[in-house]
Amino acid sequence: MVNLEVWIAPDTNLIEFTNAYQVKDCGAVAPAGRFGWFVPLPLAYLVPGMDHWRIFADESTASLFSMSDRDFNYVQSFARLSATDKFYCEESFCTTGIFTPTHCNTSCAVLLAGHPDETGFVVQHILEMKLFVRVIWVGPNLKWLPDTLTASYLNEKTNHSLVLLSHMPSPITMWDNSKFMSVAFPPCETLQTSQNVGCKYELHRLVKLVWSRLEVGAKPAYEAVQKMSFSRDNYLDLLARYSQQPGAVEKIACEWLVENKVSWKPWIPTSDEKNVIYIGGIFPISVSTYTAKGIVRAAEMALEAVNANDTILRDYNLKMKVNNGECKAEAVMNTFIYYVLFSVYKKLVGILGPACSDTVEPLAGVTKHFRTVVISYSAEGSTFSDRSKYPYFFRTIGENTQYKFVYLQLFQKLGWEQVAALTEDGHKYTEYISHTQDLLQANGITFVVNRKFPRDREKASMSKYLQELKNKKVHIIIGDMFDVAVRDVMCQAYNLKMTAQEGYVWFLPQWLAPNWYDTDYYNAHHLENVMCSTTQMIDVS
Ligand SMILES: NCCCC(=O)O
Repeated sequence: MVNLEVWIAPDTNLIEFTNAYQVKDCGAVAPAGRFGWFVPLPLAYLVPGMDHWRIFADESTASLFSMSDRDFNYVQSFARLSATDKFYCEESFCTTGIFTPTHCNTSCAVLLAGHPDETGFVVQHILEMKLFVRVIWVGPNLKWLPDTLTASYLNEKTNHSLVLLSHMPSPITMWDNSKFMSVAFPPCETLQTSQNVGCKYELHRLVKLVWSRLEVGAKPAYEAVQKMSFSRDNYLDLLARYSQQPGAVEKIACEWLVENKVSWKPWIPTSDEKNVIYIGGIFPISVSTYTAKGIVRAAEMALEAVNANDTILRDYNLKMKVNNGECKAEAVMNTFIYYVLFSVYKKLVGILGPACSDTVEPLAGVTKHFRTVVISYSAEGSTFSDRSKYPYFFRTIGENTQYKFVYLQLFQKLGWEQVAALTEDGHKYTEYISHTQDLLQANGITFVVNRKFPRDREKASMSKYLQELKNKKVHIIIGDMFDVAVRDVMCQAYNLKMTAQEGYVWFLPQWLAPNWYDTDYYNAHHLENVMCSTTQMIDVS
């Protein structure tokens, strides 16, 4: 899924590669590198001009790099992996782990190499350039064999030199030329087989390639990979650590991270580079039976808290779209359609809202076909608790059917035996009153009347409903309705002397606007016509 170091030759068309394998180029991980043939410096004095490939095209000069039978047998003993008894080179061009061109005999140079999957290209190179070179692949032993052989050659004062094939940088060659002399090859554009061989000796980009879907599926990881890069010093440091502790990759990585915070801190994605996901907010902002602008601010604060907390959705940047649902079914549906058509709908994790029970039913019905979660913070109606009917609807507020148990216990505690309800017809919110009536009656409390008044009532008629309650001598009244109706009802209660001062108890919703009784304001600014002043309303409440 992620390869942090792919060597790209200068003649490689990376676009073809990235298209074919659905990967993306995330830039260079380190300064450029290349493959090369290297001669240990202590053995480089033997022949002037040893740093040129032509020395291997001539049988007599190439023989300077041949090995005695003893040395060759010694090297060959490291050409296979003892655990599997297989040669590091099992390719068709190898015999007992060694490639020997047909034009070669024992006086040919011996080129030490690591693994043929990295350096097998050299076979074609040797054949095409008719080099007098045999190759022996010694796997990981390449890290130490050249040093051992160099020491032995120097000790015995043999007239032989040594050559190895490796990439640079590597734990063997590093980037500096303090240990090895590099053999020069012709530039790749002059070689007919440059695609396969020649450009191997040119500078390669060391790039990071990632599966292209990572950008969407794990954007922070993608962004971190994009930013990740090692300076030349960083890289040499890592290689030096590896040379000292071969194979201890995790330990080396961990130690390096602990000691080099300054180098890797900038790789951490900023919140803007995280995956953005959206919540589609539907709020009662204005022109509504129920208005609560503060909910928007509360949701924004929750969002800020989530984004600031690395234990919740660490890799995501949560954003919210804010729209006004007006507590009207058509406005809520309109907003939902907007979200579905929204350009980043695929990143929409769900709907927050709506506020009012009357608008939930059509929305929850439709969203289940879109498999979109709807979470209301305020719709209390009991109808939506059927999980099979509304599998995608959830809420953070309790369903109001629970009120019936509270009413029962309260009335029993206070010894109240008769109660009435006055609610607005057609609201989903007030459906719980019927359940309350059943429970209270089953427990010996008389539900004197469950009166509903029509939404399009004439203003004057409200007194008719209150008069009925008064005539029936009921003093405990559950009045669950929205602000506009409450102002009208409580004004009539003032006129008919049905207030607390006259011994009446009204149960009104706790979510009414803080200034719900301010009739002077609503009459002046909202074209209402409640015939009580604010002062009189304060007396009522
Ligand atoms: N919580 C205020 C809105 C009530 C409702 O419609 O469920």
